[in-house]
Amino acid sequence: MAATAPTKPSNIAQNSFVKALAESSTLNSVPSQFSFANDSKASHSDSIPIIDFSLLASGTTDRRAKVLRDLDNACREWGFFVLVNHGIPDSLLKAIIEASLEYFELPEEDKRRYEAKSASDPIKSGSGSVINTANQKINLWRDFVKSYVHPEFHCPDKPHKLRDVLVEFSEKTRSVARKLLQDIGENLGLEKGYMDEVLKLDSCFQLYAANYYPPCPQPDQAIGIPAHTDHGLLTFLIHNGVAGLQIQHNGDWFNTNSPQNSILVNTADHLEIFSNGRYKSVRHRAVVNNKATRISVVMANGAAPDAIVSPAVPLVERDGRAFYRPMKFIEYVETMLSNRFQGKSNLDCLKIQDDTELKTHCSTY
Ligand SMILES: O=C(O)CCC(=O)C(=O)O
Ligand SMILES: [Fe+2]
Repeated sequence: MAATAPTKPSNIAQNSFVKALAESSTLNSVPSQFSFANDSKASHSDSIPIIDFSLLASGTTDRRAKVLRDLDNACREWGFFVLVNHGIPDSLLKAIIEASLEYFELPEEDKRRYEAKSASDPIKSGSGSVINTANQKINLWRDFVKSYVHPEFHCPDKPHKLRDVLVEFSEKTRSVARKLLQDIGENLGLEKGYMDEVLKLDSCFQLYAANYYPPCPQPDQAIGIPAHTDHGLLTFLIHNGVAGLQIQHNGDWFNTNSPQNSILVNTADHLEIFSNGRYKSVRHRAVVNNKATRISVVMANGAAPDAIVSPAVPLVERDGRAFYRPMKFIEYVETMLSNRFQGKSNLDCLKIQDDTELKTHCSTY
């Protein structure tokens, strides 16, 4: 990750929310503690895959077979696709974006209640920072709230409407994710039910996250979220119509634009591990703009918290070896949320290159 060193020491409180800073009338440049050498250029691609969920669920045999192939290609080549006709009502998508916006508009003291004290806190809120190559902290141009919503449901108390909307959004996205994972299991040549059983998907972990990116006076001097991959199997993302998500494909960056009411889906670290590297976890980032506030709502869909995720045994048999080491799902998530490995991703730590690497690399596991 390319980041410049801040030129002045930080004079912003550790966990200030960026919203308040962005709203201050005197702000016309990015404070140095946000300064991130940002080459956020990206191109447009006409070939970002679109998957019609309704055809997977009830298309004719031929049409379903074609969409299954498209889904396999999307996971293999891009790690990303736009899901249309998913059956989640437009009104619910709108409601979760609105309720998330209301959360960010709460007084600061309501949001500060959820400042994370430990990685295992089920609700967390703040702005976030990353450590650059010069070992300096760079603040991100975004506020967030994250909450574990399955198998145990947690939700901030305010705004009051968030709870009901989030319960429904969690149920509906979970059911779409389960169906997609069944199809992915079929594409991987696994027996029906194999994935559900070993990843214990009845108790699958779901994390709701909402991101608030206020307008930024110098969008090329700051970053919403730098390039990263996600924990979990499949990440779902919707937004308020303001662009900002970029994905990496064959080394180049692409802007994503999505038809209204579609869901952007990306394959995440645990699908890469489980598929023994057939499906790569896609790198993506969120860039900011100087015109409009952007809100994204993310639902990370994973294995059960206590499931030990490793490459699927039938795939390891086919490949002759496992390319990743096993790790308990929730431990992986919480390691990632606490940024224990600054500069090195969790996924890299689980990759097995060869026998020597296995003995010397990331020996803490
Ligand atoms: O807001 C976005 O477009 C990206 C969000 C994201 O990547 C994340 O929350 O992990
Ligand atoms: Fe992400």
